[in-house]
Amino acid sequence: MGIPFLKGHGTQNDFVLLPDLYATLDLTPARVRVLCDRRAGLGADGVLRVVPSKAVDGAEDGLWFMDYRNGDGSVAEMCGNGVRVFARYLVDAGLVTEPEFTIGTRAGVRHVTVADDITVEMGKVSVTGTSLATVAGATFAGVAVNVGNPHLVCVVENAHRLASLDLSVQPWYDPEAFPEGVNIEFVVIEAPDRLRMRVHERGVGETRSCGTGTVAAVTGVLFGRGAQHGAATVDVPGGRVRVTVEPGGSTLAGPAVFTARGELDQAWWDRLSE
Ligand SMILES: N[C@@H](CCC[C@H](N)C(=O)O)C(=O)O
Repeated sequence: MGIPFLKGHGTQNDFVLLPDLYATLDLTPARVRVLCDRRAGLGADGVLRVVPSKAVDGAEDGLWFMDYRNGDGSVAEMCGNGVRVFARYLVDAGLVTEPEFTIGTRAGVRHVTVADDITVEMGKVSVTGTSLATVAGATFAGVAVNVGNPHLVCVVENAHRLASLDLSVQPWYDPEAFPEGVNIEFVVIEAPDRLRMRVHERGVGETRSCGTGTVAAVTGVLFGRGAQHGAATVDVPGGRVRVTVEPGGSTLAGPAVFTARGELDQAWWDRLSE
């Protein structure tokens, strides 16, 4: 008997989900890196471990906790696309029985509503300053936004310029402004309520979507207009999500899809700890 897994995505930000209902898995950074490797493992942007919150220091008791890891093995506070996939799993597996419930994350408890799409209350989002990012010698001014995890939102002049950015290498950012690293969003304002975005994620590289990044993008664009509340759709390479931002909180709505389920080979998994 191997280790059960599911593979899923939210707007093509893809994850290996590991149901670890008794908190017995030893999920080391090395195992995460190989699992996420698209040749040596299953391939994904990150891993979602489903674990009871009582197994996690400091987490509110009585919840299912999303233990999220980036593909490079690092831990992150929050994942907006991942939490939708996580919520879909809890419903499909019968681990929750109502369509509305809460999930523990390192950024705090998140309330979700599961229907065809899944809506997540993403908590309070704050603008923390301004900074710069550089891509292939071109420097962009950005707004720093905290969505539980750190983001830098840079507005780009048009869709052609956005498409031309080489995000295959880490954009430069100021390490003094972001000592823990940063997710960097490049955004085109296509209409007052419609953005287009690409992202370079901390701990992963360019991904086809970043849920917390879309919330940061809408917040950063509103900040540029002197506004604190608003709503927008955000088109990413992997699809479309909807974001609302209010001074007291924000929401993210979008799809969550499973593509496969099976078992990891136990002998392969055991060897990864060597
Ligand atoms: N893809 C995620 C964000 C995952 C964490 C991020 N890479 C970080 O290190 O903060 C999302 O959908 O929000």
